[in-house]
Amino acid sequence: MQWTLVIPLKPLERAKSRLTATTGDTLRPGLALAFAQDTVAAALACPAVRDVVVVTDDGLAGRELAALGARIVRDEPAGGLNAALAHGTAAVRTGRPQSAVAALNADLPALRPMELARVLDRAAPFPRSFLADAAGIGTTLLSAAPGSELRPAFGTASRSRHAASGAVELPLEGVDSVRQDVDTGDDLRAALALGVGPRTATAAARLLIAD
Ligand SMILES: Nc1nc2c(ncn2[C@@H]2O[C@H](COP(=O)(O)OP(=O)(O)OP(=O)(O)O)[C@@H](O)[C@H]2O)c(=O)[nH]1
Ligand SMILES: C=C(OP(=O)(O)O)C(=O)O
Repeated sequence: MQWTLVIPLKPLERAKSRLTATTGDTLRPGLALAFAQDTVAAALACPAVRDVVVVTDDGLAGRELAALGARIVRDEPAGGLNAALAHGTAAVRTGRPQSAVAALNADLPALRPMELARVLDRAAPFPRSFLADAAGIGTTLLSAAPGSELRPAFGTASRSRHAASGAVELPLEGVDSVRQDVDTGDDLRAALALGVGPRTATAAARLLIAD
């Protein structure tokens, strides 16, 4: 099965606010963009991915991610993360109603294409499924096979909400790079230990210089 990934991204000025203690306000937007670039580049390199749609109103991020090969959809509902995901999914299925879609966070800078392929292949038999984040509280990926609505319930403690909504939880082994979202300084250190993509490596090096 070939998937369309829907990746939501807040305007960079507001993105990754919990990282401010680590980055300060000057470097934070650039780091948020680097995370999104490395996430999108790895997703597009995944053999199970047909295409990538990014839902964002950020002009710079839109241009940079389109240059990597993503399709950009404006965040027309302006109603938060789940509304943006529903809108992106609807935009995909207007063109191809039988698309297999998966929502993926934009803050997975260590993402490895073959680990993402493993997750998506495991997701294929289920109408809806999800992967818990590294902290075990949230969600980094939610899938909807053809014929199923995505019904996203991201936000605080989304792992339990997605389970309660009937989505099947996917196995956690061997897919650390798909689970390692970066919300805090500790998360960033964990992602750097796994090995991040080139844009995040450059942006993180600037943090050390600024220290
Ligand atoms: N398009 C869009 N994406 C969003 C919106 N809210 C959150 N996101 C994205 O959804 C994912 C998870 O969002 P959050 O954890 O709420 O925000 P964050 O920027 O990652 O981090 P914090 O500011 O620290 O909460 C990230 O990829 C965000 O950029 C929204 O209103 N619209
Ligand atoms: C929105 C979520 O992610 P974060 O950990 O970035 O808040 C989530 O896990 O549902």
